[in-house]
Amino acid sequence: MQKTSDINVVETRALPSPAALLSEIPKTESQAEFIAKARSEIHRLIFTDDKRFLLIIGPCSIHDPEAGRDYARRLAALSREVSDRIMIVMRVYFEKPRTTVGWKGLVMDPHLDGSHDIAAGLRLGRMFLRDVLDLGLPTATEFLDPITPQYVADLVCWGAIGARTTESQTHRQMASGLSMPLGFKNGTDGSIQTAINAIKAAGQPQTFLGINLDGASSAIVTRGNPNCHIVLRGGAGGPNYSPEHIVRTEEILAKAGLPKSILVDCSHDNSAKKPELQPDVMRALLAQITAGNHSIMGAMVESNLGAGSQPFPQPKEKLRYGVSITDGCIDWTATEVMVREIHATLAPLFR
Ligand SMILES: O=C[C@H](O)[C@H](O)COP(=O)(O)O
Ligand SMILES: C=C(OP(=O)(O)O)C(=O)O
Repeated sequence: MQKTSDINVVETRALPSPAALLSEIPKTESQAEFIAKARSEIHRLIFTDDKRFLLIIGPCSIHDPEAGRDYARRLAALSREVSDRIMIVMRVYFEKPRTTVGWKGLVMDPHLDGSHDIAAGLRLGRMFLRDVLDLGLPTATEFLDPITPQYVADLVCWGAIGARTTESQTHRQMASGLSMPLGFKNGTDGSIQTAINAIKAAGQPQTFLGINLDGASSAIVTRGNPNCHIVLRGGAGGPNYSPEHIVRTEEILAKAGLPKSILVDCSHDNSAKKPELQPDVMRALLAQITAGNHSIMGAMVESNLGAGSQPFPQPKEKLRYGVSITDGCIDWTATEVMVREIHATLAPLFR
């Protein structure tokens, strides 16, 4: 018979079921309690008058788990120092959406060599998330592939849907079933409405195709996730964190009947993809907050051990330790300075 399917498929590799991976790399009772507590604390910071600042910070992507652990240990110590005014959540990003093509993250290509050993990537991802939680740091990640959450979402405290997928029905449906607070980025074109529509869709019950814990194709029926909010990340027209942009976003949220809760991504188009500008963006946000703004409840920053980024692909042995292979980041020294500055600047609000 004439072949009519799989004409462009080279190979189909079976993966362990989510249940198998969860039992191979289980979470402990204390991790489960920590995750539940962190999620409800994040919820409080986003949706109530809690004055503490939510800071989602860490590498653009984790490509070297050892350097990632080194970063997490330093962040955990810094987090303890400032926890009275700042809740620090570590960016643990394993799935990278690409504008065209490129390395798609540790889950998709953990050996950094194009072998795409997804089973190893999922294992490494789960182990890394557990290590971060054990340091007392809540975890944040972007959910990109709609199958991945079954393998890792139980270890994630805050989730993001990225600018490239906020408009996608698949991602809005997936978000409607996720258990943690979740931020939708504005579109890459700068559209706020795309994120508003996403928050509304994800808040509703949905039924969609997915896999169950045994890996069987299933209709997933959700309740809707009421804990979704907007993340402003700038867009094709430039940054969108100025007081005028914030007021405009507050108006759009109010018109849509949504809480005025805004998280600002200091990176991406808010810093013209120049990582060293992120502290300036942060200062501009702090100025708005100390002047009385109540809608900006937190920020996101891309930070790593070393500054900037390095070209990839290149031989693994030649990679510089602790330097991003995706978007550029601020280095550890700049990170410490910035976090202490946030802490000091917010002091008057806590008197
Ligand atoms: O944050 C990450 C990047 O901005 C995003 O994955 C797109 O990257 P790319 O434009 O280099 O593909
Ligand atoms: C990909 C990211 O951001 P955005 O979706 O805003 O481009 C990110 O935060 O890693």
